[in-house]
Amino acid sequence: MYRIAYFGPEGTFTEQAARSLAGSDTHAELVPYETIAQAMAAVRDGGTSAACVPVENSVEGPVTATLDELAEDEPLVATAEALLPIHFTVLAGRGVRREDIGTVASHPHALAQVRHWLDVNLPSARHVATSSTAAAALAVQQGEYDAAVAAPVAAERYGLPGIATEVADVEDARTRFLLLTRPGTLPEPTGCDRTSVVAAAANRTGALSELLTELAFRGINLTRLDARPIKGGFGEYRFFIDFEGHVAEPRIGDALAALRRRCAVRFLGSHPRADGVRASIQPSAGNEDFVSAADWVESVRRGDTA
Ligand SMILES: O=C(O)C(=O)Cc1ccccc1
Repeated sequence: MYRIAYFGPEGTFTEQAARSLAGSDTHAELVPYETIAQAMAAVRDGGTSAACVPVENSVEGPVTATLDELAEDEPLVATAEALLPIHFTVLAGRGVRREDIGTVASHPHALAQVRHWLDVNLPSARHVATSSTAAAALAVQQGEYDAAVAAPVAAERYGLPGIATEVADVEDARTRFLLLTRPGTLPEPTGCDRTSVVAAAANRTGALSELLTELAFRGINLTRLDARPIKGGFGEYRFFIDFEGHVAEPRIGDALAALRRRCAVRFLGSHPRADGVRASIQPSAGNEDFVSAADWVESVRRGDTA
């Protein structure tokens, strides 16, 4: 049985992402965990084979709990990703009239994505942050809060009436989720891949730009850059860098080696992009260019050519 931990409880968007990533694997068992850290710990301690967690959304940006957990403890790598369109259902407690709603609960990223709707439709309700959208639905079911902003599936899962559906301030909001495993066999390159690293750039002028220049210099397109403070090191940051390409490619391997020469780098995975965007390769920066250039250097070293 292939067990996949996911950021729960049941009824979260992450559960939906885990189901889509598990696909037709009927042997996959999905196991909910209350926090992102617990879901990732389940993989690290061998309780599950993988974990599905949210990593960024198009409105609020990075899910910082995921980034911070990826940088700490035993390494985990992303082997797949899912990209879900996100719209919410506003659930009310049984018997709670709309005009009596005094509290509305949800994950902070959810509250942020419906802030305008809440201001217009539930202007006097107090917003309460919960660990996840489904945790908010559970709390409403238990009578702790009057309403929750949740995933559409939570209405049926928690038996709560929806007072509004298809709620989203930004029409095409999307959230990206990762399937994380312990380091092992990499997915095959597809030409439409993403590689992720976290780098502890030196705390000096130009350190980050030098890392980014190593990528730009090789014609490698960034897809994400986030800075996260290093706990305890005030003013010191880790940089989460995603870019097009797969570590198996000579051009990407060359770039990763260059980053690694400059600072401590943790590889966070190479995997197919859910959006299917093909890597844009600059002239003279293709894999065959790196291979033929390396071949030429070897022939010079053998004295075969100059
Ligand atoms: O809380 C959930 O349902 C999650 O899976 C995290 C989340 C929260 C808000 C938008 C997308 C994902």
